[in-house]
Amino acid sequence: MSEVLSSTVASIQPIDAEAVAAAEAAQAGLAKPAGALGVLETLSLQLSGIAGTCPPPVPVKPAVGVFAGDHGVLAQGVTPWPSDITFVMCNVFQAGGAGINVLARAAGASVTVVDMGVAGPFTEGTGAGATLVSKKVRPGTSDLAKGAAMSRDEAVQALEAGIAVAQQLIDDGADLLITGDMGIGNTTPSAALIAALTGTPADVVTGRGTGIDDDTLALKTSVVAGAVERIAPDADGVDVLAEVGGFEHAGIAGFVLGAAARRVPVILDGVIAGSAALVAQKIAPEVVGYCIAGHRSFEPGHRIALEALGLRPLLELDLRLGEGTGAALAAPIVQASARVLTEMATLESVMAGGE
Ligand SMILES: Cc1cc2ncn([C@H]3O[C@H](COP(=O)(O)O)[C@@H](O)[C@H]3O)c2cc1C
Ligand SMILES: O=C(O)c1cccnc1
Repeated sequence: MSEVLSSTVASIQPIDAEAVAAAEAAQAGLAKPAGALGVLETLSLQLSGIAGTCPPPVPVKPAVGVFAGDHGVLAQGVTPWPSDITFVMCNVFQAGGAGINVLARAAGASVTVVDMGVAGPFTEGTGAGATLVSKKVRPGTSDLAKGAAMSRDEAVQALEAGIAVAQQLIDDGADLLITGDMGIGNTTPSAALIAALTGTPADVVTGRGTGIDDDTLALKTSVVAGAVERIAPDADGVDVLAEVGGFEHAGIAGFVLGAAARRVPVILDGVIAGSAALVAQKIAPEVVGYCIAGHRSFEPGHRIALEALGLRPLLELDLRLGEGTGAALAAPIVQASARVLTEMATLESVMAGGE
């Protein structure tokens, strides 16, 4: 493991148990029946533990990182879409017309698109909808049906790029990170990562992605099963990522590790983020304390990933777009949970006729 990755992993601490206990006590004293704000209460405990203080600061500057990459496994016919769409969508993100632009605007979040390995001629710059930055490792992974998707060095480079993006956004004032992805074909490596890291059969975790017929689903499932078979039982997180992952998965895993190292909460999007979070968990188990599952997508592997992470999704709306859309939708819920601890009157003051 190289220096940036190992020092980032070393600085990830468990969330602060004392701050969690203080938030639990504070919640118990608010002007409501115990537990009446449900998951908002548990979220506020988590935010307190992440910040190491109660009440936690209310996140005011959410930032979406959309990690983009292309996939050699398209040669197998696992998706009906051509890889050009990855590049085309990155330009749409920059112009502001994509699903994530709309939902990020609704959440007051900035959008940064990171080229991790897009095949097209990606250029850096800022548009009306997003800032594009290049961390290109290579213009697309190798075909994971035939061998490792990337080398171990490339996987580390991509993880470190994700860490750098998280650090830069936090240095620029972001206090709530949101994961996003763009990469035609990326539900195939996502399924493979989930199968490999949870020990679940390929046919349980492989789904229809952007929408494929039964024959293509059978082919995709066999590609996933074959790739997972190559993974040695003692493989570490970087090995698994290199064998069957994608450059955007690596970027997201690094982004999550980078957020945790700086004690900033990170909202995970759909199945791509779920599979990347499993990689991050394998590398640094405490990282999960900093993760919030924004939603559960329609893709079957996402349920398995969230169960293995022990995360309960905030929303379940049958979304299956990716880009960070479901995570951005959940950002106001995360902000609201911190506001409750900060702004709600106590039962004691209400009973005394105050506030
Ligand atoms: C126009 C378009 C916009 C998208 N935005 C996100 N995805 C999502 O779908 C792709 C994964 O599905 P599969 O593995 O089936 O190819 C990824 O690019 C993901 O980000 C899109 C897909 C399309 C076609
Ligand atoms: O779970 C997701 O976010 C997802 C599902 C299908 C295609 N793209 C993304």
